[in-house]
Amino acid sequence: MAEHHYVLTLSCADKPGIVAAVTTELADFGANIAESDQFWDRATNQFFLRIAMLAPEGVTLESVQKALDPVIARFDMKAKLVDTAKRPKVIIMVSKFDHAMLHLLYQIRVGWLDAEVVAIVSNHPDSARTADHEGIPYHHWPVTKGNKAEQEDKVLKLVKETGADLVVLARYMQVLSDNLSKRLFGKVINIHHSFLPSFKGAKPYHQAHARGVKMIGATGHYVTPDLDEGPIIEQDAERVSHALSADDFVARGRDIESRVLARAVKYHLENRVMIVGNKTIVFTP
Ligand SMILES: Nc1nc2c(c(=O)[nH]1)N[C@@H](CN(C=O)c1ccc(C(=O)N[C@@H](CCC(=O)O)C(=O)O)cc1)CN2
Repeated sequence: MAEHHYVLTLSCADKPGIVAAVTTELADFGANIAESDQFWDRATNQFFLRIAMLAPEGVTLESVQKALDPVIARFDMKAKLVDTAKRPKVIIMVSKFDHAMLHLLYQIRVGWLDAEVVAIVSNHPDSARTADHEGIPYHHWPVTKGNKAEQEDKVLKLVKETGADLVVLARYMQVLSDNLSKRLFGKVINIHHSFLPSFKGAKPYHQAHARGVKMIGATGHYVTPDLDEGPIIEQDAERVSHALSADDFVARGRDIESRVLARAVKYHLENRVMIVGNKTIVFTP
């Protein structure tokens, strides 16, 4: 029997009975809870819940939504219910360095990341061959001060036309305008090649090397108008020593960036991330 895999995420003011009310409705459908994670933010008295469920054949997403609506109204919840059978669509944006993009494509090929890349956009021609090899439409849109708005309109149009759920900046080295980053807030994830908040900007490894750090890292975050300031989803770091050059940092950083971005994208696409102000709650597996 073909079960349905649905994921419910919700938040509301905390009070007794929230979980009981939700799970009672799910039990009435014979839905089996595969994963359940919750967080009570005592400082704000906000409650956050993620439930991944298996619903019997014939139990539609709409019927579960309809059954939950009274509970959502009773507790004044912000809630989202998704069917994981609907494969998310992703646009990858890249400049010259393609390591993080290639790792994403590999993780999709081996099934670790469930997504469909509907387009690759770049301000350089360098990744055209990769796109051709993968059978993915490639858009070479160079960006200058004079044509930035025009090129960004093309990105918005592409998101609309492809129905993309997510835009991934896989070392895309152009600052998105306030307009674009606001319009797509929560739908654009960037990999920054430092352990934020340290070393923001275009050349973080050289900044880190000049500072004499003993750890380097990478940060996956949602994009906001403020450069490298968006809500952080995932980070990782590795030890380095005085014996390494800035170029060694760049080389060591490629692996860190690639795994951090892939994890950040996976958590987002599996509805494990909830944005709260300028921070996130991430219900990792
Ligand atoms: N609105 C935002 N746009 C982008 C963000 C972001 O956080 N908010 N992150 C960047 C990625 N990035 C660091 O992770 C980054 C990219 C580019 C630059 C930069 O100074 N670029 C120069 C041009 C550089 C070039 O042409 O090679 C510039 O745009 O003037 C800094 C940080 C992606 N976009």
